[in-house]
Amino acid sequence: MEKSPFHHHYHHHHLHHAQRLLLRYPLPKFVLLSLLLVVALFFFFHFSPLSSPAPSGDRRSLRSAAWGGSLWEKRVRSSARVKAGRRGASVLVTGAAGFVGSHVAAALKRRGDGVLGLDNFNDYYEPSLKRARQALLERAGVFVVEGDINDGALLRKLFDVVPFTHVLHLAAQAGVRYAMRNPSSYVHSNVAGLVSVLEAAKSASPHPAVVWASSSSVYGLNTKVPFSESDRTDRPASLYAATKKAGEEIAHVYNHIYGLSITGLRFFTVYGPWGRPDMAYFFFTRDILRGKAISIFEGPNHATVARDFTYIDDIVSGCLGALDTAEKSTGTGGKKRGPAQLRVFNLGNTSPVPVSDLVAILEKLLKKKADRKVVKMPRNGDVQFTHANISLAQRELGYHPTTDLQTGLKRFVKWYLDYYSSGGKKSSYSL
Ligand SMILES: O=C(O)[C@H]1O[C@H](OP(=O)(O)OP(=O)(O)OC[C@H]2O[C@@H](n3ccc(=O)[nH]c3=O)[C@H](O)[C@@H]2O)[C@H](O)[C@@H](O)[C@@H]1O
Repeated sequence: MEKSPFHHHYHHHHLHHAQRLLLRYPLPKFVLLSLLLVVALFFFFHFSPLSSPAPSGDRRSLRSAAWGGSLWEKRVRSSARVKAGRRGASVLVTGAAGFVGSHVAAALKRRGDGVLGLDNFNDYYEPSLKRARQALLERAGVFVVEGDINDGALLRKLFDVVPFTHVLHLAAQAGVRYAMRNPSSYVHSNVAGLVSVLEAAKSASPHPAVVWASSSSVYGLNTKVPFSESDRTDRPASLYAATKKAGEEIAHVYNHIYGLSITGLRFFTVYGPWGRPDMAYFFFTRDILRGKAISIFEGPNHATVARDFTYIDDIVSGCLGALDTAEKSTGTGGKKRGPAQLRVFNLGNTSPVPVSDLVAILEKLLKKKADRKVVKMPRNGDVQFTHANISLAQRELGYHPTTDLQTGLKRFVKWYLDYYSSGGKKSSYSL
């Protein structure tokens, strides 16, 4: 609606009237003072680290945690300290209470590196499992700070307290099919969160080298197998895959502008003890034991759906290889000093297994028949098969996966029975 000249005039007139009133009757002193107090209180609560800002759009991350203080800083420092007499790395591991994060954090600590964990403990899957992993890490001397990667103030603080040599960025919204139900959580964690981590890394002095988790899903609808790093990745089949692909482009930008050394790892369906309950091998196990039907997807014309399942210990060795071969970032404090390393690697197993074979192995290990329902693969993000060419990682990272699905699932089932027989609280299995 257009404003009439009359309308404008009316407003103008009122403003003058108010100003005149204010001049004639100044506000009493106590009103002014209480106004000031309200403003001061607002600023205090809004910007105080005690109420870390709620990240937008994701209700699951709204819980805030207190951080800061000299005791807290002491814990951070001591967790990130390299073992005496060793020339190791000091690594910030995001997603440290997650499946891959907890395993790599434990492995780094075992060999004497300094490790600090960060995790927001969201409830995408049972937080008690994340707490159990955290408890194991704490026992091993790894402090996991509770906070969100989108909390820039927290990240700045961590880099202020510790001059991390590396960031292993594994915090993400995982899962291919869930992206249709909660799309914004993928943008929040995998795009905004990644940018937040890279911003913190490029503002730190010196810049750390960054290794982060991309995904086999970036190969999308490709049909040429095995998948090589040089293959096209512009046909994602899920929003999850699209956010991981976006991450790879974002990595290019930060490498180009700031000289950050960045390595992306395309994980292929990682499984094993302490795994993720949202993944098929995990909930198939649960459902078989409970006598609940499981859906086994098949492609058009009854084509098999297969995955290049990769065992967690092999992935851990790939992550360590990536960290150990990562060159230093060239810049410092946001300034580039020269070109820096930018890499991407497949971390797979190179032997795809049909989902129906996965179920057969589980049936044998659990000594129980599954109630199988074969269903057409819904068009909700899944691709028909994955198969990694790992020659690049073999050559550059010394990556040699050694665990076949049978062996890996045996260890998973052992852990599963042990963990859930204790009511899902503890397990004699270490990370
Ligand atoms: O490789 C990766 O990068 C991705 O691997 C997995 O994704 P996905 O391979 O789909 O793993 P699952 O969800 O465990 O599915 C495994 C297989 O079981 C099939 N499936 C899944 C669910 C189901 O009910 N029935 C079924 O047959 C899927 O189609 C798939 O072939 C992870 O969940 C992703 O987070 C990860 O990024």
